[in-house]
Amino acid sequence: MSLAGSASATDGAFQDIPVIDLSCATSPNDSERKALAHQIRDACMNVGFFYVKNHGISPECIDNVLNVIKEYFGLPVEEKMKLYHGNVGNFIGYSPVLDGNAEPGNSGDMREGFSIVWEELEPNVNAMAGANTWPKRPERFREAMLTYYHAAIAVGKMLFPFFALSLDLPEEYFDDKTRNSAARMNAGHYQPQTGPVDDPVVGIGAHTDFQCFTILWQQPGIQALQVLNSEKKWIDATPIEGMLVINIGDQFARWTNNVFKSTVHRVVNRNDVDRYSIPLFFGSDDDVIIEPIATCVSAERPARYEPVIAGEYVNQCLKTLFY
Ligand SMILES: O=C(O)CCC(=O)C(=O)O
Ligand SMILES: [Fe+2]
Repeated sequence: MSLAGSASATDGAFQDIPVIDLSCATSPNDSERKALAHQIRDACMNVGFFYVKNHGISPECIDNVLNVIKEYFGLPVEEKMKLYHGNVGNFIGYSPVLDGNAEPGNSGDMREGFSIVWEELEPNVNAMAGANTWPKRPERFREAMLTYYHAAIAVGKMLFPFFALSLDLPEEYFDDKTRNSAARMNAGHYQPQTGPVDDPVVGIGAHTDFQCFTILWQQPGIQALQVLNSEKKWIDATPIEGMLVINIGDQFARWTNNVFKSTVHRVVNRNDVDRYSIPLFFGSDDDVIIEPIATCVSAERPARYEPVIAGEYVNQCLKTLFY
């Protein structure tokens, strides 16, 4: 069946989130790579979320970033507000609790975050100055954040060829569209929250992500992320030690004419402990025009989206989130 045809046959009534093993992602064996692409296609068409194991990010890298973000978010709010993203610009820097509001009608997200974009770890005199801004403490914040950032970028770069294969496209299809890695990382801290789940203030209200896909590290042992299936049932995306969560975002939904699902999710930290997570939103280069690709369009499944310029689209979405 064509991609467009099989996409129309999916019902999205998933009850759990699949686990995909990336250990053969670097295999030279074509049939192993195709088998992996098939698993990814199924997950993207039916759920829009999957866990990955054997992703290559070391536990040490994760421990280091977790330690610095815990310390950073523990600083007084006045100190953190010195790098408020509204003053820094370009949605980079600190966002306090209730600053963002992902779900229209809610009163704000019970979450604080710190956002960065691409920057080389070793400053290069020839490179353009990074747009990022860094707090004075903790001392190793920049190093640990950027080390994790680049490790997660490597996971994203590893995944793009499999997304292409799973869309019946050549493996290198996305290469010239993702040269500059328009990838934004947002370390987040959620305070413990008690009370009814449908309070107008939750960790992050129901939303979809904007970019192609998100690579999410979430703190083990704390259930808070939930994913909405087509029966309007919230399915827990329980953290699994050693694994990352990958979810499809709106850029990919547009590009694939909804063959890949950008699935609604939310975070509710109804636990008596603080929770930390690190999503990295991986988009295409800013100047890429995103419009439904031919393998995802058919007579029965005409294009559902107008073309958009990737960078402008993401910027518009970020404005809606914060203002
Ligand atoms: O913290 C999480 O688990 C998910 C965060 C999220 O959905 C987002 O930042 O878009
Ligand atoms: Fe999200």
